[in-house]
Amino acid sequence: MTKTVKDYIRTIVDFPHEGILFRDVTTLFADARGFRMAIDQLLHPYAGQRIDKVAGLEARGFILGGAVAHQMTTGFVPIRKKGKLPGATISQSYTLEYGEAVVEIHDDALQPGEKVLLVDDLLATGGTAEAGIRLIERLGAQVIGCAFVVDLPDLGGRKKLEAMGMEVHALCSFEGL
Ligand SMILES: O=P(O)(O)OC[C@H]1O[C@H](OP(=O)(O)OP(=O)(O)O)[C@H](O)[C@@H]1O
Ligand SMILES: Nc1ncnc2[nH]cnc12
Repeated sequence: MTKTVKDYIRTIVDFPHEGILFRDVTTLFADARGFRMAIDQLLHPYAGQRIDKVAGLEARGFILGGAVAHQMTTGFVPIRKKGKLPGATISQSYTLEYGEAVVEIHDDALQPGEKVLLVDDLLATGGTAEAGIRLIERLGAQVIGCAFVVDLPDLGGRKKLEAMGMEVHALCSFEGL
């Protein structure tokens, strides 16, 4: 039977903490057919739409977003963890399971009115994606969609992003944490 994107994703039990089923996309990325299928499916809903830039969330969103941007012939903009970008940045904090984290974008990475596709490997609580959306919007650009390989619907990220008016596209989902 033909393998789907989901079939290429490996689950690691108890990583990084006991009780977590870690959905590992490195096995998808490592397979030529699987990786191409994932990139093709990520950009499929946006065919014919104007997209000026793809923004990727550190770290696995860089691998996917770079390939999507290349295929769409757009620029790529990284959204990084605090302290990694060399130029002038704006910052956005977000809530993690324990405590807070901060992501940043270069303050000249997007122009007002540009249409941006946000890409990451996985949507869990939606905290990381929400912070990315806020950064893009604070630069005056518009998020036209949020594309993920994996959705973990029980963690509520899709509901959170849809409540913000976002269009969410995920290639597969896993029940549970
Ligand atoms: O929806 P959320 O609850 O915010 O979780 C999703 C985020 O968590 C993972 O990244 P992680 O923070 O582990 O960073 P990494 O990619 O740098 O390892 C994943 O790649 C997403 O970016
Ligand atoms: N279960 C999970 N697998 C992989 N990345 C994650 N990020 C948050 N939850 C995750």
